Formats: sequence, C-alpha cells, structure tokens
Amino acid sequence: MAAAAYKMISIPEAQDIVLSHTRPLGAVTVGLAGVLGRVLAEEVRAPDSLPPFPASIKDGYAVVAADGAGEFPVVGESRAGHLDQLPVAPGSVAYITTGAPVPPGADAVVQVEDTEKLPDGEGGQRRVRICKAAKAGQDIRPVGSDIMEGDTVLQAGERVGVAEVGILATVGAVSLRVHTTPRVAVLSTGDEVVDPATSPLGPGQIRDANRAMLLAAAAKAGAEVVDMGVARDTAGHLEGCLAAAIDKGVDVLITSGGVSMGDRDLIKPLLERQGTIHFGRVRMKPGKPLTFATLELPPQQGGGGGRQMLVFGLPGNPVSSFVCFHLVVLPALRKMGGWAEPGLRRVAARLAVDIRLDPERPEYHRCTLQWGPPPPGSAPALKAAVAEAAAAQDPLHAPPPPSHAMPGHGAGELLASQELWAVSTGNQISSRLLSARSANALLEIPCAAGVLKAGSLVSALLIDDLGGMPVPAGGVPVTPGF
Ligand SMILES: Nc1nc2c(c(=O)[nH]1)N[C@H]1C(S)=C(S)[C@@H](COP(=O)(O)OP(=O)(O)OC[C@H]3O[C@@H](n4cnc5c(N)ncnc54)[C@H](O)[C@@H]3O)O[C@H]1N2
Ligand code: MOO
Repeated sequence: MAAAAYKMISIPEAQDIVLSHTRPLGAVTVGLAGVLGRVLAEEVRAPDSLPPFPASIKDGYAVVAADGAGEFPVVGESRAGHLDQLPVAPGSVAYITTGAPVPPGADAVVQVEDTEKLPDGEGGQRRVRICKAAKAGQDIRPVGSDIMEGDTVLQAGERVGVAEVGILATVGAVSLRVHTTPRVAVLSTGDEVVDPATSPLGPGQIRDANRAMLLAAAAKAGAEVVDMGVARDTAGHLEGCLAAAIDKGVDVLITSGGVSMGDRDLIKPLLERQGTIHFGRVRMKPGKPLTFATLELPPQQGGGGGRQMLVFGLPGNPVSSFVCFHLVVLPALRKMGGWAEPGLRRVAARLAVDIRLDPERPEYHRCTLQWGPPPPGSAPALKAAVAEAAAAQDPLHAPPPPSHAMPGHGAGELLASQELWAVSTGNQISSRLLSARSANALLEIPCAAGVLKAGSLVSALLIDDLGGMPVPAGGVPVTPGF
C-alpha cells in the first residue's frame, strides 16, 4: 500500500488500537532488592500484627494509670528487643524504652520528662517520682494498631515505590510475584545516520540521536533494552535487522525513520510483508507518519505457543520520535508491565505565553510545568489576554481567576495565588530536540486557526515527575503558620 493510502486516524484511536493489541506479560518472582518500580502480580497480606505486642511510644515508665502521680519503686525494666519483664503491680512502675513491650499489669507510659529520679530506697530499690497522672492507654501503641494480622497491605496491580519496599519488608514479604517487564529493541534507520561517536561528520551525515534517546526512554520505563544499531536504507538490510530483533525474542521493536513518503521510506512496505499494519498515519503534530504493526511469530526454541511482537515505526525527526514514544509506546510498555491505568496523567495548566495554533493537526507542545506566580516574561502577554478574553467571552481563552492579581499581603493569599504554569520550550519544529529539553509535559493544543492566548487553561500530559520542576525566583510561600 502506498504510504498516503493509510487512513489518517486520531491519536485517541491510535492509543486504543495499540492497547487493544497489548497484553500484560506473565509474572516472575523477585526478591525484595529487585522489586522497586515493579507492579505486583499478587496481593500481599500481613502474617502478623504490628506492633506484635503493646509497645511504648516514649522512653519513660510503664505505670498503672489508676495509681496517679506520686513516688513509686521501679520494679523492673522493659527494653526494646528484650522480653524479660516482671509484671507491674499497682503501686509500682517499670522503666521502659521506646518500642519496648509494655509489661503485664501496666496500662500507660509516662514520658521521662514528666518524672524525677529519687534516691534509691531500702536494699538499693530504685525509686521515681511520677509528676503527672497518666490516662489509661497513654503513649502505648496497641497490638495491630499500625498493621493488623491478615490485613492486605498492598494490592495486586500496585506499583512498588520506596515506601512500598519498606512495607513489604515490614510484613516479611521477601519473595514477590511481579509482572515481567517487556524486552524492547531499538533500531535507527537511514543512510545519513551515523554513530554518536563520529567526529568530524562526513558529507550529509548526522549523528544518531534517536537510538540513545529511545533506549533511555524504554529503560526509564523499566524495560530491558536491546540496541539493534542503525539499518541502511535498503530493503535487504532492514529485513536482516528485523530478523535479528525477532531472533532476540523481544516483545517490542521500536524503529525510527523511514516511515514517511520518500522512495527510501521502507519501513511500512517491510511491515506489510511481514505482519499487519494497524495504522500508518495519525493526525498529530509532530508524528504524523507514526506506524504500528504486529507480527505473529512461531514459538521460540523450547517455548510454548506462538508469540506476538509489537512494532512501532516512529518518524525520524527526533522530536517526533520523542513525542510518539510517550504517547503510544510508553502506555503499551506500562500495560505489558502490569499497569492498570497505563496512559499519561493529565493535569491543567495556564499558558505563560501565546501559542500559534495549527489549523491542520492538534499539537503536542513541549513545555516545562512549574508552580508559582506567573513566570517572568509572561505578565504583559497575560494582561492583554485577560482583557481580550473578557471582551470575547470565549471559554477557550477564558481569563485567569482573580487570584492572578498578585496580592501584596497575607501569606495565605500569596499561597492561593500560585498556579501551575506551562512555560514553552521555544521553537517547536520537529527536528529541534532542544524543544524537548527539560520538558515535563506535552500540552494538548487544539487544531484551530489563530492564537491561543497566554493565560488560557490547557490540558497537559505528564511525561516526567514534577519533583524536579523549576523553582520560581523567591520560591513558593509555605502554609501560613508553618
Ligand atoms: N511528502 C511528504 N514528506 C514528508 C511528510 C509527508 O506527509 N509528506 N511527512 C513529514 C513528517 S511529518 C515527518 S515527521 C517526516 C518523517 O519522516 P521519516 O520517518 O520517513 O524520517 P526520515 O525521513 O528518515 O527522517 C526525517 C528527519 O529525521 C532525521 N533523522 C532520522 N533518523 C534520525 C536519528 N536516528 N537521529 C537523528 N535524526 C534522525 C533525518 O535525517 C531527517 O532529517 O517526514 C516528513 N516528510
Ligand atoms: O509530524 Mo512530523 O513529526 O511534523 O515532524
């Protein structure tokens, strides 16, 4: 089929098609040290309670609350990790450390700050003054108050982060069933594309940016990556590279370049011969020639039934590859790895500058989201936008709320005036990879004529976490009174 003959579909359609051909991979068993970032394939229950015994919250004295304040003999001690404790009878107390079991008979703990050591009594008996009467249960964590025996502490399908590793260790879950992460091969194509180490460049050559970038993106997504090098623009060499990827037994092949309309754009014809192309053109900017195919393959040696390989033919322009990876490949990798909600997360943000709209394709504008007051350089454009939008009463160009008028007083008001701002990364041409530098979101810019004004509220798809976003000059105010 000629490349132009592929029906142009929307990006949501493309995403649905990809996910409908993607299945979560099976499960493997990993140890605690290998579980970070994986998705659990089983629920995890607590085999015992935490604390397993009534535990002291303070260093102090275990007392009988009904005894109230007064002078008492210290009849024993309970230290964390030791169980050799005497019962505490009314009229006596025991020394206790934080986390230690409360001895039988005691029903409260009085912190050491509310006591006073007294001279030893007859026979060297230790004595203490309890200065403040305790309430029953004071400074004691009852059995199971953090985790009750039998509680489900993590669900199947949950991703394991740092806290979850600690939770797993707490409940003694040291061997876990987790979803397998996909194996992903990355292949660049193009006679002009040479290794990044090449210097000086020969006539017509460019360094291969896509392979290193896509390998990094797949690795960041948790995939096991395989570098397939660069394919020349010949049907024979490309076919050999595809065969090599199949031999490696990868779940996914990502290619870049050679999917558009030129007479050396050979990826689509190759995939037509070897598998099924599900789409070959998508109404999006950048990334129009994005191609997706599946290959049905015989089982690998020693394997069971046949297997499937997903092939993503990303456009060669580096930014197109970058954007297409995040929009369609990443959700597929996530679904294979067990994510229940594999799509990019969407937030709302205000445009810091005007954006010229594209009348033919919706655009994924790279931006850096940052929290704070209007970023430097945006204010004059914003003022004009607010006035214009108010005049036009256009919901797309709705004015920012009154909180934008930065109040000069009151920490609470100042905090309330902060917002999530979308700062453009500049010229968005799909060859300019610097337009993806420091980008943590893709703005969803509608296909229309004209300009989307600064101050407009837009949806943004997160492609990085926001923990590293730029800090505005002067920082962000904190909770009043904090
Ligand atoms: N007649 C038409 N021409 C083009 C159309 C169209 O609809 N009609 N679409 C344009 C769009 S949109 C895109 S995007 C590009 C994509 O083309 P290809 O996927 O075939 O990519 P190439 O032609 O191989 O390369 C495009 C560009 O990117 C550079 N490149 C390629 N690989 C790498 C790499 N690994 N690292 C860095 N840079 C790379 C390559 O040198 C080209 O400059 O097609 C338009 N054309
Ligand atoms: O869609 Mo292409 O990806 O503009 O550059």
